Amino acid sequence: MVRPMTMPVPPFLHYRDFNGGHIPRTALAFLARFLLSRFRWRIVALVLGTLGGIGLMTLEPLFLRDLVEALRLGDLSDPWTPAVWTPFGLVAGAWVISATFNRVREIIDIHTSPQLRYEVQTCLFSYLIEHSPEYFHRNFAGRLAQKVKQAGQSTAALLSVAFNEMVRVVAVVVIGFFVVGHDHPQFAAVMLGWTIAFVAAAVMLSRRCLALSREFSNQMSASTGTMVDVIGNADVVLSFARAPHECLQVARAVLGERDASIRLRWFLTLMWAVLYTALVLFQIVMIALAVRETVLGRMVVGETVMVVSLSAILFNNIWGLAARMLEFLEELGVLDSALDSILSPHAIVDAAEARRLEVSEGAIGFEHVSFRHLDGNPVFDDLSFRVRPGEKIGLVGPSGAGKSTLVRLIQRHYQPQSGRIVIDGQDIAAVTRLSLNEAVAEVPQQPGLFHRSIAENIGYARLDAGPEAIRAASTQAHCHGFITRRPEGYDSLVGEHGIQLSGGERQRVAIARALLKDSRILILDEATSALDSETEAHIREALWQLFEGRTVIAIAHRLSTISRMDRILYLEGGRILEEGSHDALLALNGRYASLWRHQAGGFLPET
Ligand SMILES: Nc1ncnc2c1ncn2[C@@H]1O[C@H](COP(=O)(O)OP(=O)(O)OP(=O)(O)O)[C@@H](O)[C@H]1O
Repeated sequence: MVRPMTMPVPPFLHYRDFNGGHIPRTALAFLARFLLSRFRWRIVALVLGTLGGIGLMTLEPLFLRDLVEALRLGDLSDPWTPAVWTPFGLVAGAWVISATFNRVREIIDIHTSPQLRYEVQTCLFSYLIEHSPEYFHRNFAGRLAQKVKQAGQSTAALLSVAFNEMVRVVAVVVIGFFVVGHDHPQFAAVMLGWTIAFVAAAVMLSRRCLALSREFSNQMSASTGTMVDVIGNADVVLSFARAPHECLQVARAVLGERDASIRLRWFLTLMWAVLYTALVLFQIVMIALAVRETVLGRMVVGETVMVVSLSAILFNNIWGLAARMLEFLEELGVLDSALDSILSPHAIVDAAEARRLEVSEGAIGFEHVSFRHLDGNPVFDDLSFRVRPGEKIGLVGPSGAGKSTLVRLIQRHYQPQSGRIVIDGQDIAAVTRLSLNEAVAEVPQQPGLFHRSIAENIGYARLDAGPEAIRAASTQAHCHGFITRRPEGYDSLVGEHGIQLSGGERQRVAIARALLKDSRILILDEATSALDSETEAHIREALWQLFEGRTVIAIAHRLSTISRMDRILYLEGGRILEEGSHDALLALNGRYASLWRHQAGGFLPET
C-alpha cells in the first residue's frame, strides 16, 4: 500500500522568528537574549520560587534564637505557653513553607527546562539546515547533530545553576548579613569576606579544572571517532582479516581517554578537598567567634545557636554552588563552541530584495563565470555558454573536468566568484533559493535517501502527493516491481542512505522522485550509471518521456546514454573544448570522437 507522507506539525521556534533572525553567537549573550525574549515570566517565577524557599530557610535561625531564649529564660509553668510555642511555630512554619516554595519552583522548572531545550534545538536546527552544501561537506553530520543537542542540554543546565544555586547563595549571604549583622557586625563581615574569597577561589580552580575536563572530552570524541570509523568499515576489516589490528587501534584511543580521566579525577579530588576544608574552617571560625562572644557576655546562647544554624545553611548552599561551578563553566564552553560552529554566517543567502524565479521557458545561460572552491582549487575561468529552452544537453569529459560543479552552480550550491548564471533572463543570485530549487529537479550521482519508507522517499519531491501520484512516478521509473516484491511494499524502510536497496534501485527511486517533482529544468548526474543495460534501456524510454518539454542537462560517462541529446558539451579542465550533436562531434573527429571509439564498456578513461 502506498502511504501518503505524514507531516507532524507542532509549533516550533524557527530562527527567523527569534530576534529578527539575529542569534547571538556567544553563550552568555545567547542565553540572556533567549531567556529575556522567550522565558521572561517563567524566569521571574523561578527566581521568586528560589527566593521564597531560601529566604524563609535563612530566617529560620532567627526564630530558633527566640525559641532557645524562650526555653532558657521564659516562664515554663504553662506547658503550652505562647512564649515558647510561637517561635516554635515560626521555625516549623519556615521549614514547611520553604519546602513548599522549593516544590513549586521544581514544578515551574518542569515546564521551563524541557521547553527551553526544545526551542533551542529547533531554533538552531532551522539555522543549521540553511547552510550551503559546502558547509556540510566540511563538517561531519554526526558532529553537527551532537552540537545542536549539546546546545539544548547546556542552556538548560546553565539556567538551572544561574537561577537556583547562584540565586540561593546570593540570597543567603544578603539575608544572613542583615540577620546577624544588625547586632553583631563582625559576623557579617567574616561571612561576606569569606564568601567572596571562596567563590573567587572556586571559580579559579574550576577554570583550571576545565582544561583537564576538555582534554578528557577530546579524548572521548577521538576514541568514539576511531570506533565509528572502524565500525563503518567493518566489511573492509573483515575482508582484510584486520580485527586484531583494529582492536589495537581502538585500545590505543581508549587508553588516552583513560589517562585523561585519571588526571581529571586527581585534580577534582584535590580541588574538592581544598574547598571542603575551607568550608569547614569557615564554620569552625564562626562557631568559635560565637562561643567567645557568649563567654564574654556579649551574646546570649540563643544567638550562638542562630550563628551555628546560619553558618550551616551557608555551608550547604555554597557547597551546592561549588559542586556545580565546574559544570557551569563546562556547559558555558560547550554552548560557546556549539554556537560558534552552527551560527557561522550562511555562505549563500537570498538577497534582501530577492524575488521568486519565474520559469517560463527554461533557458539557462552562463555569462563569464569564474569559480574556485573554498580551498582555492580553480574549476572555471570565464566560462560562457547558453542552453536554449527545452534543449537536451549531454555533458561529458574526463573525471575532475568540472561537470558536477557546473550543475551544482546552476542549483546555487556554490556561488561563482565572478560572472553570473541566468535562467530565463533572471540572475539566479537575485532570486529566492526556494523558488530556484523548485524550478530545478536533480537525479544526483549518489541518490540521497532517508531512512524512511520508500513511499516517503519518493513523495519527498511533493509533500502533498497522494498514493496514486507516488505509484505512477514509481511505475514510470521502473520501481514498482521491486517495491511490491518486498513484504511491506511501499512502506518498506530503506536503511541509512538507502543501504537496503541495490545501487540500481536507489537510482530508480531517485528518478521517480525527480519525475514527481515535475520541474521545468532537469539535471541528471550519472543518473543511470548503476543500472544494468536492460533496465537502463527501459528507463531511458521513461526518461525521454520525462525530458519532453523540459530543459535537460545530463552528465554521463557512458556516452551511449547521451548520444541522442540535442547537443553535447565536451568539458576538460573547466573549459568547453567541443560542442555539437553526437554526429557532428564524431565528424569533427576530435576528443569526443576519440573517446567514443575507445569506449570499452561505455566509460571514460581517467586522465
Ligand atoms: N568541495 C570541493 N572542494 C574542493 N575541490 C573540489 C570540491 N568538489 C570538487 N572539487 C574539485 O573540483 C574539480 C571538479 O570536480 P567535479 O566533481 O566537478 O568533476 P567531475 O567532472 O564531475 O568529475 P567526475 O566525473 O569524476 O564526477 C576537481 O578537481 C575536484 O577535485
